[in-house]
Amino acid sequence: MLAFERLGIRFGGNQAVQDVTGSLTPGKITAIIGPNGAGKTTFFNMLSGFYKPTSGVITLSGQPISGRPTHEVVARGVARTFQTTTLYKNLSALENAVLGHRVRTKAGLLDALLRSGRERHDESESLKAAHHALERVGLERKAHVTASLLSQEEQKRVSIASALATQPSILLLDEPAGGLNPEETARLMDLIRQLVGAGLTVALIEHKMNLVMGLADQVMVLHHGQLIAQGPPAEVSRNPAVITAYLGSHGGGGQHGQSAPAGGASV
Ligand SMILES: Nc1ncnc2c1ncn2[C@@H]1O[C@H](COP(=O)(O)OP(=O)(O)OP(=O)(O)O)[C@@H](O)[C@H]1O
Repeated sequence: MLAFERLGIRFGGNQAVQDVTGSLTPGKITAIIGPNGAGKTTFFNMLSGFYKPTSGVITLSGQPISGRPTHEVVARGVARTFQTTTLYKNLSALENAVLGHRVRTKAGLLDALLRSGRERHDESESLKAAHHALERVGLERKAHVTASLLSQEEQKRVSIASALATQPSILLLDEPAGGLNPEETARLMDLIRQLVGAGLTVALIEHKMNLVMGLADQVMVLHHGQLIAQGPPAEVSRNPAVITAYLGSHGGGGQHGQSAPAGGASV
């Protein structure tokens, strides 16, 4: 289980995340929501080893991992995707997934591209993991298609495959449905449900509250870097602090034009 206690990070005078305590329930979907600038991506950056927390502790199965380098966090089973799709557009879906495996697990991209002796040795392992990951996201048939020729939804699936190629037990998805239309979003959510059904633990950052309502088992709400609510989606959306945070941030219009869930916050 991935847990965090009083987790925080400060950039100069800006306390971007402060005192966040909680955990990701194994085999469940946790959604992290909050107004723009609330600290969601920064929180993910700490969980995945991209940022070193300035306070608090992160543990994985009871072992502290706070501040460990990304490849070490990945090796322990935590992988992530990014808010903007970070694919190599001229490479195939398969090559992207292979790179996803190598870049996340080894010293870095340069190592992967220079194909050092160790890299060559690991090549077949990476390829196997990449094929399997593409299969899991339903893209095995398009393994050799150049990423730029894939639809937006397929590119999102490749990003997920790149993370899955590292064989994680915990997957962190930063706005997985960003830029997708409702049909594509629904299919991507089905994929996430399938992955969780197969045993994966997922945490995702999402702006579309209606999507979170139908998908997440647990919701964490960040506001000005602090955790102002957590619990089941229906409960969180009725929380007065959550409603106030969103109304204050968006003049009552809702995040990204999303309408309010029945009886709940306009988030
Ligand atoms: N590397 C950094 N250096 C300085 N400040 C940073 C850095 N990374 C994040 N921040 C600050 O942390 C705060 C939270 O930003 P973050 O991107 O995590 O919010 P968010 O909730 O993900 O926002 P959005 O919904 O717009 O993506 C912001 O004030 C941001 O400027």
